[in-house]
Amino acid sequence: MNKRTEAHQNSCSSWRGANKGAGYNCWRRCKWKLAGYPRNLIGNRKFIALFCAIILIVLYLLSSSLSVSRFYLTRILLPDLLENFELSKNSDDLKKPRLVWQGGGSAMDDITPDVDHPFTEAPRHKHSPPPVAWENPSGFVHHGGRGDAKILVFASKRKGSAILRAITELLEMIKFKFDVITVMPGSPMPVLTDIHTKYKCFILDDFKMYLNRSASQRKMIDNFMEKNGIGMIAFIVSNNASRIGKQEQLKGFPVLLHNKLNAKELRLASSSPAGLYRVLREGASVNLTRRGDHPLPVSVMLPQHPLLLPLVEALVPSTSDVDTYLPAALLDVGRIDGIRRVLLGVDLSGWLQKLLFLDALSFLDAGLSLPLERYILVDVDDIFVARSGIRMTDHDVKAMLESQERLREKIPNFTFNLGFSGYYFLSGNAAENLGDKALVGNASSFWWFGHMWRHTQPHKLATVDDIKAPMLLNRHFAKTYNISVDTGYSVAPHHSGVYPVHEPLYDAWKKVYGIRATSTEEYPHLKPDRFRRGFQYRGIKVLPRQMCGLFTHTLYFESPEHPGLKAKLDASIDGGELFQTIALNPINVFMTHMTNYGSDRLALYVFEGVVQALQKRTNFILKTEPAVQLAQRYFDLYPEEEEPFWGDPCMDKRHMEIWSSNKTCDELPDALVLGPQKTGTTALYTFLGLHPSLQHNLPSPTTFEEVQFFSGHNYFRGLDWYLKWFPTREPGQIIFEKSATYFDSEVAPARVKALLPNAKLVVLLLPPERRAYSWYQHQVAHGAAAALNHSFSEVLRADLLPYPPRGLAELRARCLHPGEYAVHLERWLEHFSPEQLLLVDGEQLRQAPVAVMSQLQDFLDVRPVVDYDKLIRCAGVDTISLSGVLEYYAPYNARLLSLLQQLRRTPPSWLTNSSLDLQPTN
Ligand SMILES: Nc1ncnc2c1ncn2[C@@H]1O[C@H](COP(=O)(O)OS(=O)(=O)O)[C@@H](OP(=O)(O)O)[C@H]1O
Repeated sequence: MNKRTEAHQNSCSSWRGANKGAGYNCWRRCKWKLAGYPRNLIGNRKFIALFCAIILIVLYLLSSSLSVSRFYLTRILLPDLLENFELSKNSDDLKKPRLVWQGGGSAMDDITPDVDHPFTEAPRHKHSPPPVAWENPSGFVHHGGRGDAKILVFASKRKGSAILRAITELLEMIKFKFDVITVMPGSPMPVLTDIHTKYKCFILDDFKMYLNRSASQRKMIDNFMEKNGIGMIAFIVSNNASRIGKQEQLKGFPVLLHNKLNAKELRLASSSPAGLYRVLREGASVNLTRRGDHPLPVSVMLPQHPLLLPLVEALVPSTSDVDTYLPAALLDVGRIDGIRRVLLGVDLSGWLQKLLFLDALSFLDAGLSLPLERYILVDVDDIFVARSGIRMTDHDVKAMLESQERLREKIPNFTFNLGFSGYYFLSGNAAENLGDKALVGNASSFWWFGHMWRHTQPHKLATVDDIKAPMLLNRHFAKTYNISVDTGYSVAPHHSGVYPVHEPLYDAWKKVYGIRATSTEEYPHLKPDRFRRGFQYRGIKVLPRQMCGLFTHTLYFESPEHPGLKAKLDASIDGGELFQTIALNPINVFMTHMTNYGSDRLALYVFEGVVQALQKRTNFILKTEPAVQLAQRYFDLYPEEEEPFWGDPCMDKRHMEIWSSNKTCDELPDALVLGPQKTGTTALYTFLGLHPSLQHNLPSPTTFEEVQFFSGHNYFRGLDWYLKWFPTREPGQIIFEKSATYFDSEVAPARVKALLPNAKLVVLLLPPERRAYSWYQHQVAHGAAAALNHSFSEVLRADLLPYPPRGLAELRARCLHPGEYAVHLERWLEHFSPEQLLLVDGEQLRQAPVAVMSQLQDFLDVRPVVDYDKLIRCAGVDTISLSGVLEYYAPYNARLLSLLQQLRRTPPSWLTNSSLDLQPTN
């Protein structure tokens, strides 16, 4: 293909705090209205509700020092009152006529905020780098998640808070895409517009930053949320705890807050209606002092409204020194003021809080729910490999089969997935050899996958044949012992060659075993594990693998090498790391080793234990599947992960070790000329190539001086393919690549960021109408039918045709689209800092190339500095006459000018100079 042709949400926002002295008056002034019901019914309901509310508030106030009364309120009175109201998670139900809570007067009129948290800042500009607190260091996942963001997180501190970090990390873990707005004290609330209607949920890291808004701002937010059906999750969390909590009436919201209390236990509210929780199982609780953990600081929220449902209760000390269960999380189903809210007085540190957060998302919008199914596949690697003394005996095999049967009662068809290296068969002691025989004798009771014959790391073998040979031996072994290895799945020792990709491994796998799925912990990096994901390459689906806390050397519950291992495993199983891994990942592939099934049989203890804990505390439906089906399920769930991202193996020590002994990243380019097409990029490539210290990529027989890796199908040829385009780097040399297709590519910026995060990027900005015409002429010269059959102005007007021919529409798009400079620049700036980007005036390149080359040498910091006056000569400048396209580009150019001003860059002369020679064209 020719290089030039590749395509490229009426709220009661004003209720006054009872504890400020004017509370009773306020309640008298509050009006209740049952929107949409007949008037007489409204009257009765209104009377009952008002009466109940007054009784409630009086009792609450009297009970401020009597925790027992509060207990009765939350545990007995509130639920009884609530029986009058149907509660449903069905979103249609939530739209039914509802109580509208209206306050009299303005909260802001006579109450001074006790905490100064006004909103202030406009939404973060799309291209400004995110605060470090939630920045993804890998560069692979931009704010995680699938599709367009449905969640908007409001951050109350510019640098982020601990709770903000916990929120964003959890969203990243469950792969929900989100945006963040920082809302600082002192400036107005960002204006919510149509673009915010895409959100289903607003998450506030500090509820008070919303409560302390002025009445008008809060009304604006409330109206927007109600109108657009947006729910709210809001945190009121203390950083530290004390025995005596601080009591506070929340401003404009019917909750009496007791802050900073030490909780000894969290449990799901016993008063909650049945079926309220989705993930959490009714009765779930967590004892926070059992293992000597620090007590958890919580905010107790005493609801002063019958329609605020306690979700979670915390066991906290009361003034009378009697520990009491009080609500630390509330659900507002939207029948108070039309806005659905979950208020959390707990952080996100433990399993119960995390799962409550999942349930909160589901309460607010069914589309924000993870599936309830949890798939678990347990690989048992290194079958036969372990040294004598720590292998499985025949008793261990029997125990494994029995454990498998018990697990099957909870996970239908649960089957251990065994990976073997036949070379080591019968290499143990007498009891262990009986174990080997028991394994092959029960082969049909397990799933199997072929490993390397002698557990060799494939990346140490240079060719496909080198890798095939040992694989074939293993396959032959499997045939001899009637082991079915046609499962289409395998793993590589130490993840070798899977990622970064060792091409011969993928070839050999396909040829010997017909591999269609594998798994690794290393993509894109081992840590942080919440960013682990899958990818597909050359027909093989690579699943992310999770960790279970067992390694080849963890053999006993207690040993000098691993003191306290049993306690650690118990913690992990009982709500800790392993429990949470499964709770937050719908599809789990765990790697264990043969040694974990011998000795103290830790693997059996761990998996039976975690399954039991999950069943006790959650409503998850536990399942299993063979790896290939699981891989299909994974990419059905996360289709956006199919395309790989290639990172620089040399930026990760682990990747260096499992990539390839004879490969280097030295040749990866330092700079890229991005385009766009027809702006003089070839001339610039040539000029740069004249410099003794600048080395460009090798030419291509098909795309000439361009590699076109990041923008198109070449990307799927892999990193090795890309590296072949670069000569060996001489000392002091700077290597650059030029592909004019990169600039307007939607995918290129993220891909370049993953592989070349520090690259310097050069963009040529020619008047866009000139670029468009040049592209048209180029297509004429190449005999493109649409260009030959239509004049330039006909091409430009093609959008006016009712049914423009495909070729014509495509030509128009390729003429016009790349010249929408601001759009494309903004995309690059989402991934790269402005300092990495040089914007060259394309007109200046034509008229004063020497000056441009000085600018480039400076930007690239290349030595020696060459006097290009001696190397190139300006051969005269052509002028062309265009105006038909000016109108089209006017808004884009205005956006570009504004962007350049924000970046404090001098705009190209053509952008500010209206005296260009522009005449009407045909
Ligand atoms: N020295 C110098 N400085 C600036 N511009 C120059 C220079 N030399 C050539 N050109 C003009 O660049 C146009 C081709 O641009 P590209 O090389 O980017 O085209 S491509 O995308 O690589 O096909 C092409 O424009 P058109 O003549 O309008 O086609 C070239 O004339």
